[in-house]
Amino acid sequence: MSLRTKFMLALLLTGLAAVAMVGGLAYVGMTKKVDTIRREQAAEHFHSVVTAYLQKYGSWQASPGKQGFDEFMQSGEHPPQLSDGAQDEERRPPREEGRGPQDDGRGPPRGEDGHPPPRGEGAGDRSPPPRGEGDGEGRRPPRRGGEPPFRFILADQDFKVLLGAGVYQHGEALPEAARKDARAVSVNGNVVAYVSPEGVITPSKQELQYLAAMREALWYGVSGAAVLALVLGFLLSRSLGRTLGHLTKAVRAMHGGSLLQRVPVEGKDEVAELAAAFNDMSEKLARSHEELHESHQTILAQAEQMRELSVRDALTKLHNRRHFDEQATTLFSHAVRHKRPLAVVIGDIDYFKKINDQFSHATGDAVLRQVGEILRSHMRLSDLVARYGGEEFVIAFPETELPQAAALCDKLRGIIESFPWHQVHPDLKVTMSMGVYADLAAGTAEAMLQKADALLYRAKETGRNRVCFAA
Ligand SMILES: Nc1nc2c(ncn2[C@@H]2O[C@H](COP(=O)(O)OP(=O)(O)OP(=O)(O)O)[C@@H](O)[C@H]2O)c(=O)[nH]1
Repeated sequence: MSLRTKFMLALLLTGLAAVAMVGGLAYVGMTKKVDTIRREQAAEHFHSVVTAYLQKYGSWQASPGKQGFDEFMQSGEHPPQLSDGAQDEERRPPREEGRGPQDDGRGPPRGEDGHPPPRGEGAGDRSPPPRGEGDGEGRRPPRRGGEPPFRFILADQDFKVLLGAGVYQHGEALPEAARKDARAVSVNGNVVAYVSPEGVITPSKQELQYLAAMREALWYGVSGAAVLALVLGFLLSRSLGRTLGHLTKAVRAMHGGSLLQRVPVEGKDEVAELAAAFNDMSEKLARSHEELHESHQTILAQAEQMRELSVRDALTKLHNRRHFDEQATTLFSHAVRHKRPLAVVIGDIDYFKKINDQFSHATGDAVLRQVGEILRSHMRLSDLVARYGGEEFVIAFPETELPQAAALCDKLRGIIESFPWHQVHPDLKVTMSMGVYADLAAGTAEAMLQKADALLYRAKETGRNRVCFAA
């Protein structure tokens, strides 16, 4: 599940839970409150009617009883009611046991449809069916088709039932449970009766309509909250998801090797802070990686330079003896394995000591550099040339038979001899003697070189400035 979906679901559930909790609590609280107010008002009214009635006669026993009470109720002699719907109901005369609900007392008992309802079937009558005399003098006739939601029991000062509200028989003792809620009716300071509510509070039709309207409003609230949560979730998750999407994409790109990434920084919240920090880190990481790479390259270059220096002769820039020995061994192995020709050469500048002595050591160095350059510039890439030490040079010609090697060496000898050395020094003359050997049967590159050295010796012995060779 994507982060966006989770976020929207979380908002949706939170919104629904909040509305359900607040709406539910409000619904239950209001229902209870309405019931309490109705009960209190009805109780207050019934109590005041009973008080007025008993004050008129002094006591129930002295009064005309239920009949008289009903008439008293109808006569309107009792104190005026406060002012609410329940009191309007109370002004209407009570109906007698078994008569069903009545209207305002001027017509016959009617049900909702205007016909007399059957016993115990009054519209909205959810109270227990009447079983004794009197149906509860506090029971109010229905208003617009509703049975009163509760009724009252009237008992004398000894809790003997006078009016049983259809629940208790006349004269029976009021149970302890009912006495608990009983309210005393006093006449001249003496308790002459008790009034006790009876039955479960049953909402009237109008109240049921109120409650239905509340439930409907609650559902509207829940639906509105759901839509709002979805819209908000969509909008918020879009902005949140966009930045996180950029970050995820950037991190993936970094994993792919592109360390320098930038994501848009929108707003000033934590996500924006995260994006800014990411940009900063990415930049630092890329920079340090770049620096690391550069220093790595520098180290590699230096290492290569050092390696190159270690295999090069400082004066002539040709390879040195160590490098030649290593490479010559490799070339020899390759030639043997592939049965390919290989020629090795040793060249030595003639009378070089004299050059040093006669023209200076610096001139000697210049001669060495120039001879090195002549040799290097006439080699193929596959050839190997090196300064072997002092005024000695060595060459390895892979893929070269003795005649070609000897001819090339003689050519080199001629080039050295004919070089305009007078440019270095007017009286300077330079020649080179060479020994060339090209028989792999010598066994090793070193052995071949020794053979070439012997031939060089012969060249020196036989007059110098010449090439001696042998297969
Ligand atoms: N200028 C200079 N001289 C060097 C260098 N290396 C060696 N030499 C000199 O080269 C000279 C070699 O002399 P020898 O070995 O007697 O050989 P040669 O004088 O060439 O005589 P032949 O080889 O018999 O012709 C020595 O005097 C070394 O000091 C160098 O790098 N620079």
